Amino acid sequence: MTRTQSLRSSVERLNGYTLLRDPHHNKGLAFTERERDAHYLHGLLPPAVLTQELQVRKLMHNIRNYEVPLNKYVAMMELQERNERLFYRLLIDNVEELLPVVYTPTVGEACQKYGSIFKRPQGLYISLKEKGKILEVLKNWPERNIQVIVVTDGERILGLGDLGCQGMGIPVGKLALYTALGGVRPSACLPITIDVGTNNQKLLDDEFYIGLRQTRATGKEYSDLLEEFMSAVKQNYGEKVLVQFEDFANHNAFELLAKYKTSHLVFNDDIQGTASVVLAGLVASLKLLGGSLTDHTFLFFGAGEAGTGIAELIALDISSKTHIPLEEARKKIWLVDSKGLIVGSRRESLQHFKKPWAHEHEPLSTLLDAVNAIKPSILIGTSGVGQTFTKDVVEAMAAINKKPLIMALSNPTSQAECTAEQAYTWTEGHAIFSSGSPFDPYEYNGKTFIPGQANNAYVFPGLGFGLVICGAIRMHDEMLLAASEALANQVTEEHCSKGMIYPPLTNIRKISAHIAANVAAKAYELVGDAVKCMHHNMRIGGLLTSLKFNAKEILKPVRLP
Ligand SMILES: O=C([O-])CC(=O)C(=O)O
Ligand SMILES: [Mg+2]
Repeated sequence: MTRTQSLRSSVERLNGYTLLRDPHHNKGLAFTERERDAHYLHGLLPPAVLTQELQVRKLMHNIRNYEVPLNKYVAMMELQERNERLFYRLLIDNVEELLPVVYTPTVGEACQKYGSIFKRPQGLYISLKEKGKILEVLKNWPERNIQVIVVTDGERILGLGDLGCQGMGIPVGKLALYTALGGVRPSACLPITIDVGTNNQKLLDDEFYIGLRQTRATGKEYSDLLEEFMSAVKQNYGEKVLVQFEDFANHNAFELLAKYKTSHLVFNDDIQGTASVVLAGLVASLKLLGGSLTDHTFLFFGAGEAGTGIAELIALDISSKTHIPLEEARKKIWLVDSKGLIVGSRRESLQHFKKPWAHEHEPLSTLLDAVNAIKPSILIGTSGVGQTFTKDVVEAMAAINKKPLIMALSNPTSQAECTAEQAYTWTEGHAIFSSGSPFDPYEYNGKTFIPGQANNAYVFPGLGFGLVICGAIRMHDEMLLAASEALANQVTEEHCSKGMIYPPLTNIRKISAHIAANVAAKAYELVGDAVKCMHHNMRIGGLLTSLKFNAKEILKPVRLP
């Protein structure tokens, strides 16, 4: 018997007590009388039969009764481990309320305390101890048909720094959104944490720490382990498995993406997913600000993965729409890092991913000086450091612009560059504000402002789903632009009139379907282009005409022959 057959027959045999303890199939009190007959469940459940709707109401009531967000998180994780379909029903039906529980900001706190709340492993741990055996470790995972892997090495968890092996909360949370927001089957999702040690001394000293008790492996030892991992993934799951890199530290994030983007289907959510979402918000904001992106000047605070990733996608978009060279487009975009404005005189000492942003200007050491000198219309925080958009900085933005666009993207909420309240009050209600972690609507002078959540969660589930259903084997920047365009198209005049530059998250599944459709259509277009070049366009031409996507059709998986 093959492994798949034996797994299938073990599912078929699930009955009685075992069935109730299998989170993928357990329905708890929602098992009907017929199901209770067929699966030997009588007596194992109390007599009442509840509808799933009633179960949702009960669970939401329980969760709302917890005041501490971490308790809500634990309750949700326990539900996921007990009754998966109810967990997703809850999340899908209450996305605005539960996203902050299973995702940022609460997931950040959960990772910080993962050692003490850890009950059952929810993903695969690959540590230096598994060196040479990674393929075998992958085979220990019970599911074979994996479509999406989210992997972290825990070195830069949100804006919270190195959380080592406890970063597992992030891939688990991201993949929950792949299902709830994007529609990927839960069994096709695999969360992975690569443990090469941690430089977080507090964790190393913590008796409950769950990871390797050593400082981080670097250099060849690190890259060899990742190389073994990436080839094992391809060998075990094929070319079409999507690997999403998440919360790696800058140096590794850029290197891994550059190294594997030509041989694997990979994308880095922090560099590329965030960029796609932010670009969508910027394009949508033009409905409020007028003009086109070329008419704006952008200033970033933070020049790491998110900052340089967003900056590059903006430049790419400007360049592709206006046909000005990329180098020219970049000149509208300025970045400030911990040493001040990135300028030509610093070029030699800059890390390679910052070099394209070293424009000619006198050196300036503070963000406030940079705002006053560059006079940006758009200020974007990607520093990972909270409260860095001070009152002076925000007031300077308001003095320069009628409607300053301010994005405080760092996560979780504690690391946001400023709060929604600060942005609105310091600009006397003139700011258009978005943040990475959610803020409640804020009332100022009798008007309610709704802050947007410029978080990559708007894009990665739809982008990933799009890549998976069209059978793509490589990710291209054009697909990021396609995802971004689809998201921006979901922002209506009505949203804009409320100051919103993102559509409400309530409609996220529909939004994801549009994104997936646009990404898949772009993938086919690119394949079409490539094949045309090789004079084989007949077969692909037929495919293209058969793929007049709409949001409903895209939910049915489509396969390239
Ligand atoms: O997880 C989030 O909320 C967004 C993200 O990727 C990060 O901050 O690293
Ligand atoms: Mg991230």
